[in-house]
Amino acid sequence: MTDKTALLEKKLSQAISARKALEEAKKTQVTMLCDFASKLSFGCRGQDVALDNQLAKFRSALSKGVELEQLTPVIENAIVQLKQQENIFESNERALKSHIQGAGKQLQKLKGLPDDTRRKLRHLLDHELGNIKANVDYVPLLDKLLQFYMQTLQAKAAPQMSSSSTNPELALELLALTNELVFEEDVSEQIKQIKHNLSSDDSVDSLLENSVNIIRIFAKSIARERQSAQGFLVSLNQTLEELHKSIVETTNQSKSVNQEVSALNKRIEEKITKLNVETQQATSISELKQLVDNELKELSKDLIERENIERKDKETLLQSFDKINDRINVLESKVTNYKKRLNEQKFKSLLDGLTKLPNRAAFDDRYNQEFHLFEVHSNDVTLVVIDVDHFKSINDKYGHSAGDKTLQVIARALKKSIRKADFIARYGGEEFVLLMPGMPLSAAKAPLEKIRATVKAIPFKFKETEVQITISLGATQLKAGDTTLTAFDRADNALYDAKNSGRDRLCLRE
Ligand SMILES: Nc1nc2c(ncn2[C@@H]2O[C@H](COP(=O)(O)OP(=O)(O)OP(=O)(O)O)[C@@H](O)[C@H]2O)c(=O)[nH]1
Repeated sequence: MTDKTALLEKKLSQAISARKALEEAKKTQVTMLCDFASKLSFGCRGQDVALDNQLAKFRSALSKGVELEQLTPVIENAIVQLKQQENIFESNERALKSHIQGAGKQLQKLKGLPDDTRRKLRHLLDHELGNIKANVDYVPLLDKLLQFYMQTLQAKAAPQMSSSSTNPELALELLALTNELVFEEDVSEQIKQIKHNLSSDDSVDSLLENSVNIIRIFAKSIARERQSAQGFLVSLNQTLEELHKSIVETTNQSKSVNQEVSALNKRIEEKITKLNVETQQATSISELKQLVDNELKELSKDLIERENIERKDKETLLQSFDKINDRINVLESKVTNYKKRLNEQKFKSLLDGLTKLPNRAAFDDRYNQEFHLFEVHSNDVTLVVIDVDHFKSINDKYGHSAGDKTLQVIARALKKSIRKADFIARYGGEEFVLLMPGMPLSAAKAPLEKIRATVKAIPFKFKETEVQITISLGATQLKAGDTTLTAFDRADNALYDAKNSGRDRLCLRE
């Protein structure tokens, strides 16, 4: 009997440690899943507002340490959201197709177009644009480009036009449109060349040539962008669906195993109670021995069965977690790559990371372009250098992050205060530059004073202290004989005047 009891004890302790190991494995896998899910939801931020909200719920559910079962509805909603995203993509495609068809019909109606031009446009509409699938943001821009092209064609087809006729308004319009577009870095040289052509040659022929080239480059980058965004969403969707399935399977399986185990536990308990009652009633040692022997054999069988059930449960669980693991690894690297690409895109679009204004490189590009236009057309262009006063003391007194926040708020205020035609950039540190095409210096004074007053009126509050922040501005106008450097130096000297005469003011240099 001692041997039997020892065996029983051993089986019991084995069963307990198997259960513990199983629970540990489950816990580790759930933690890993939660960790991945929050990374994933951060990775997808910014794709779409509704999807963002869904994933934020997912993150919050995970951070509260919920059971797998409770995640199911959250994942289901995220899947619905992703499906809607795909539907949006599809409806964008339909919209773009109908715009292209519209342009095709317009082309048929257009009379007096040279054959070669007509062929070129047909090819663009049927082949180059026919195959692209656009993202929602690009449809209006592409549409504008198409309309522009049709407008230029109409101008060309007009009976009084000769091949050397010029149209400066259309050239400026196309240049402004091109400035709105973001291109991949590998085509930046081509785009630079096109912008250069547009600012120096406004013949209708050159306009047609340049607009076709822009549409081609733009169409290619949309196709690339969309392929990668759509691919990412589809694979995210698939993986979420697979995760969902695995979680439901795992949860269902755990439920049925739990039911089996508790039925077995109940049987074991009943047997022990029965054994207890019977041993009380036994009248002889041999009867007692026989009783205990028989019951122990039964109990032992039950325990072995329980151990088997739990071992099988553990194996199945581990297998399904392995499956989830593999999917997670693949997707994690996809999310990382996608984020990297988006960041690169941001870099390529020449935006300043902190203020989201164009950065210095973007300014240089635009400044050169405006300068070139000025040389050709002698139009009025005002150049302004803006600097935050005593900015160092904000960092020193309230910390660097208060300084960062200040720059963001000022950048937003500046952006809101300027005209659509103006161009503002963060030049570096606490310095901004503003280009105002079509604006003589004398007329710029009033709007610049207004900008100064707007920034001064922003109610900054740091560490419970209200702080007034001011800016100094130096402005000049491009003039004949200038180089980009001499004009910039003049604006900088005007800023120096403003700083030296007490700050919080605008100084002009003719
Ligand atoms: N928080 C923060 N500080 C920056 C950033 N870029 C530059 N700065 C700080 O801006 C400060 C500029 O200081 P200064 O050039 O001495 O000029 P100022 O204190 O603004 O004084 P005045 O221009 O003479 O009115 C420096 O302390 C820089 O460290 C940034 O991105 N974030």
